[in-house]
Amino acid sequence: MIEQLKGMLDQVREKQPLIMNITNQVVIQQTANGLLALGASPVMSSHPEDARELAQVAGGVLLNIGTLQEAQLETLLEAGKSANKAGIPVVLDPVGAGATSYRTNAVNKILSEVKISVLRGNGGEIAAVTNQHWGMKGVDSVGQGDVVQLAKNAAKQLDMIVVVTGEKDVISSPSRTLITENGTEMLTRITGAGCVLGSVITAFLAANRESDPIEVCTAAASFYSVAAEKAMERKPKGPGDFEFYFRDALYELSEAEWIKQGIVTEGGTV
Ligand SMILES: Nc1ncnc2c1ncn2[C@@H]1O[C@H](COP(=O)(O)OP(=O)(O)OP(=O)(O)O)[C@@H](O)[C@H]1O
Ligand SMILES: Cc1ncsc1CCO
Repeated sequence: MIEQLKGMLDQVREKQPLIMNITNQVVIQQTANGLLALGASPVMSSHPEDARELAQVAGGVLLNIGTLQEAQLETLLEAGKSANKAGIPVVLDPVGAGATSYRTNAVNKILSEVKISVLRGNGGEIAAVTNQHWGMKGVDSVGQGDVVQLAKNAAKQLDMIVVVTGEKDVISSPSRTLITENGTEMLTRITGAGCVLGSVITAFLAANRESDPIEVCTAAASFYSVAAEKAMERKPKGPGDFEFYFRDALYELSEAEWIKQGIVTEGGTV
């Protein structure tokens, strides 16, 4: 199946889309560095007027609620609405949804006022947003269960593409599901691996507007997981080395090498 995704990485590197990120304080730098390594162009914003204007010139917008403050919710909403007007993709990362009702309520408000293209979260976060049974410990997912069914239910309920990350990434639309099987447990030992993936998905969407969005999200998740495997091949001593090698891999990994190593399967219809 992965052959169908060929060309999507090169599109990102050719078009170098401008990605506006309203993200959390923990991962701002990792996100900007990850996007630059990939070949996209990052800009961060934290003021409603600034975000509204930037969304008119960006190729895609990433909304992440990881360290939400009251004033930031307005920025997220303004950015999302402005992106909707401009007709560009909006990716929402509901970091820590379910850990507190403050976070869950903020996500629900964004979902009710902004047309979201893709929701990206770990199992616990996606379950919380869609009232399914799972477990959360702070911003980490600790649930165990049928992640494919979780993603399918969420996509159907929200009528959008949902990317549930974890040992496997499950990418589901209301009518189709794809699964990526690559990656490494070491990704859970660095902060923001999921948050940066949200921005990488936004960059792939911005650069591949003519392609099927579920396949574009799958390409982003698959490329990212194979890049992590490439970092492990360099035998990092721990998370510190790994983070550097991973950034190198986002920069170095070619379309051909990614397609050769990537494992993507169909998860059946919903
Ligand atoms: N056990 C695992 N084995 C392989 N890959 C994993 C594993 N757990 C997570 N990943 C990968 O790590 C990346 C981040 O996914 P994860 O579900 O950990 O996000 P997250 O919990 O939202 O992260 P964060 O909140 O730190 O940004 C994804 O690319 C996912 O495929
Ligand atoms: C650790 C942490 N806390 C809030 S956001 C964040 C980054 C990973 O989600």
